[in-house]
Amino acid sequence: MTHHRPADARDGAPAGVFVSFEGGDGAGKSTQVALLGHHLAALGREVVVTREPGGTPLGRELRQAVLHGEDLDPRTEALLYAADRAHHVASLVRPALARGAIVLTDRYLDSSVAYQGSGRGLGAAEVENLSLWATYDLLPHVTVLLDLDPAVGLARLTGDPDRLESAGDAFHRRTRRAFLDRAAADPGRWLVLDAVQPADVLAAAVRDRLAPLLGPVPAPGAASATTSATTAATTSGASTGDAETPVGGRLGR
Ligand SMILES: Nc1ncnc2c1ncn2[C@@H]1O[C@H](COP(=O)(O)OP(=O)(O)O)[C@@H](O)[C@H]1O
Ligand SMILES: Cc1cn([C@H]2C[C@H](O)[C@@H](COP(=O)(O)OP(=O)(O)O)O2)c(=O)[nH]c1=O
Repeated sequence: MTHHRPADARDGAPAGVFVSFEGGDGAGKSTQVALLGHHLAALGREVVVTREPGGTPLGRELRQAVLHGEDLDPRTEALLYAADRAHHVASLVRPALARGAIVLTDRYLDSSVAYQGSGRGLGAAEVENLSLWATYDLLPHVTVLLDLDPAVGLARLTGDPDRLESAGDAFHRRTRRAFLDRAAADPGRWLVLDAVQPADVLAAAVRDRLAPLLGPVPAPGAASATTSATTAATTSGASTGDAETPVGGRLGR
């Protein structure tokens, strides 16, 4: 793959902003997505908050299968994440970007590269190419890496571990390394934050990084998208439960 089409280069449509959050389990991704979603919605922007796996109705079925279903061999696992991503991008992310929305996703393609490519040992290039094929090369404008010792992240979580959370220390150390290496190779896209910092400090750093991308704030009373069905309805009471089923691609957790 020689070039990656940026998020706003397809169809000549009005360009939104696509932001992904990455990192280990318990690093604080959903907390930061919710904080940023609230901030941007308060500014009058249309914000779509979503996640992988499970940002769509089909995706929620795939999420259940891949995290809580029968044992899967690594290629099956990689293909299920890629199928979730393909449908998520085609049915939710690209239409939102075409409307000019800001799309915040809790995990995206880099999770596959780190978890399946490095953690499962399938190879970063193959797994990246699979996801690029699945999404017609859609990459985020900005990817925030919440970097944390995996033991600290896993200790933050409550509830029964899913298949990936149960994958072992060495697996999680490989995924952390893969995220850091990927970020170092493409500093223009990535913002790497030390996720031991308090949530409000991290949120401020994310806002600072995004500010130049967001353009002017809509005038008061302008037809902003705050009434749209896809406007963020995030809450800061983050939950990692799988039982919640966000509606219409929103993730309110
Ligand atoms: N910066 C932080 N410092 C300490 N605890 C945090 C921080 N951010 C989130 N948490 C807590 O850690 C747990 C996991 O956070 P969450 O945002 O769900 O992580 P993730 O989505 O990466 O799995 C939650 O209980 C959350 O309240
Ligand atoms: C998107 C994605 C997630 N995953 C894994 C990482 C997580 O362990 C699991 C579920 O993601 P997630 O719900 O984000 O878990 P958490 O909130 O605990 O971080 O799926 C992959 O292995 N590959 C992928 O492409």
